[in-house]
Amino acid sequence: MSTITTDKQYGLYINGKWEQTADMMEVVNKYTQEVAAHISVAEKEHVDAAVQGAKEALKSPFSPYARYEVLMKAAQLLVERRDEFAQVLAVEVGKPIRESRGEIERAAQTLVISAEEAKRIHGEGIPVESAQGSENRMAFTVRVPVGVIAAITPFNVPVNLVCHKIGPALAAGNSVVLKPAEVTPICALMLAELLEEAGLPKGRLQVLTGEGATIGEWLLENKDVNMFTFTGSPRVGEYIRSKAGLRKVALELGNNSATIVHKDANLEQAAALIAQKSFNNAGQVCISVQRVYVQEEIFASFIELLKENTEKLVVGDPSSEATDIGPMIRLREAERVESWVGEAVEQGAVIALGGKRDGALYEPTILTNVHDDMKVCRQEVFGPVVSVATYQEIDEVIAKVNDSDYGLQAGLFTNNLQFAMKAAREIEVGGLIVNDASAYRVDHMPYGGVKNSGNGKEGPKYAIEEMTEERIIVLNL
Ligand SMILES: NC(=O)c1ccc[n+]([C@@H]2O[C@H](COP(=O)([O-])OP(=O)(O)OC[C@H]3O[C@@H](n4cnc5c(N)ncnc54)[C@H](O)[C@@H]3O)[C@@H](O)[C@H]2O)c1
Ligand SMILES: O=C[C@H](O)CS(=O)(=O)O
Repeated sequence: MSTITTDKQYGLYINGKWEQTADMMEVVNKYTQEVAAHISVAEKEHVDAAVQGAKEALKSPFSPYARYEVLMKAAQLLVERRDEFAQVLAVEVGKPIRESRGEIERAAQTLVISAEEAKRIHGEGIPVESAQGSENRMAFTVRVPVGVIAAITPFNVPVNLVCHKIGPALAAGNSVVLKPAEVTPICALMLAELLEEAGLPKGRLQVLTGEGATIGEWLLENKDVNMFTFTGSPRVGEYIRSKAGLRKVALELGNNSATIVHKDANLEQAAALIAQKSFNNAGQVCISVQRVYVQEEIFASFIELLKENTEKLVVGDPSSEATDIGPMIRLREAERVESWVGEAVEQGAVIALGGKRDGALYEPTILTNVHDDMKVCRQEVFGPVVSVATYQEIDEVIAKVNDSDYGLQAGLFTNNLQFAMKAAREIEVGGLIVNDASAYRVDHMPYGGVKNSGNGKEGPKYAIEEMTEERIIVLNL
């Protein structure tokens, strides 16, 4: 099995073989900035070979029960190797080791849920006989795999989000060509090794590493790819949709998640959960709390509690058990966050806590006196910065939450059932989390956004619907 403690050279995974290229790319340790590994850089011929192999693999039978067995075995192997995978995450993402272990445990669950779903894919009876002239007919639907799925994944959750693509795709009987993020590709390659060991038939999974834009372009040009499933930035997502033509596209994109704290809420609970869920993975989580709206009369007490909870967070080496917040993915991302905070302060924002950068480490930062048109509110920060503003009326705060290009998830702390149900109807998001912050997800729930946050749902059951076609069979009896 792989290890990242030495500078290992990784190949591409094409048709069940590891193929190292002459051109290699560095993967760095995000905390020390030392080179941790080298990955192969795929050329067009590799992309075409991978797609061709994925297409060929569809011709060999892979029954639902066999898919179940492979995915269950892969989940078991992942649990056994949790610590090894977590150490790699701490190196290649800079994710704190405790949080990294949590991601591996969730990823194993995602594989288990996908395995279970492999046995439940079904169509339905359609009462065609109720149409005049069709009295002698019967009909039912079946769900068939879409074929070859290109899965393109982001840097921030590189094991679980890969499992959210390959788990359901394989469970539904497809082949997958995976292109993981170039800055965090190692765990994806380790997952391919693990799936091979679990008995995945040759060709069902191909892994291509290298530059996202070039590999993405070659995948888009290849008409044997039947579907694109993408998680990442709205800019790239929109590009993929514009080039995919009539093929299926599922997009899981960004957000500037809001969480409301109403005056009747449990303030201690709200402050503790918001402190935790604004800064996980240094804020590089798509549902990370970014905008907090607090009802005016409780603002002062809430800010004190939020500061108290946030001050306890330890920033530093992700391999240390004590660390809560590691480095951002790149120095330039930490510099961008620093400049957005600086710009907000020039526009009148106040730094209530944090606001300092040390290399790629950025302190957990709380801003007050913000307005909705500052970059830190309007755009996706994707860093450890939370902005807290006030509101008076329920209609006003719902309008503020909805005044966003995004709509992935939102949080609402209240004990007012009427408010909760009004928010459920009126807040424009894929998911509303009541009495928790926006960043709540378990892996079997439907998950996905509206507006610029994307379309299509993840969660294995829902992803399988996207990754299969419904076919109707009509019997003339
Ligand atoms: N909604 C969700 O479930 C979810 C989950 C995690 C991250 N995200 C979003 O992802 C973003 C951060 O991730 P990122 O920086 O890795 O995103 P990104 O869009 O820069 O990269 C994502 C993937 O796309 C590839 N890519 C880059 N250019 C491409 C192109 N032209 N064609 C095809 N592929 C291309 C990259 O190599 C990478 O594998 C944030 O916006 C975040 O909100 C969303
Ligand atoms: O970054 C966004 C992720 O989808 C959130 S989670 O890791 O799946 O909870």
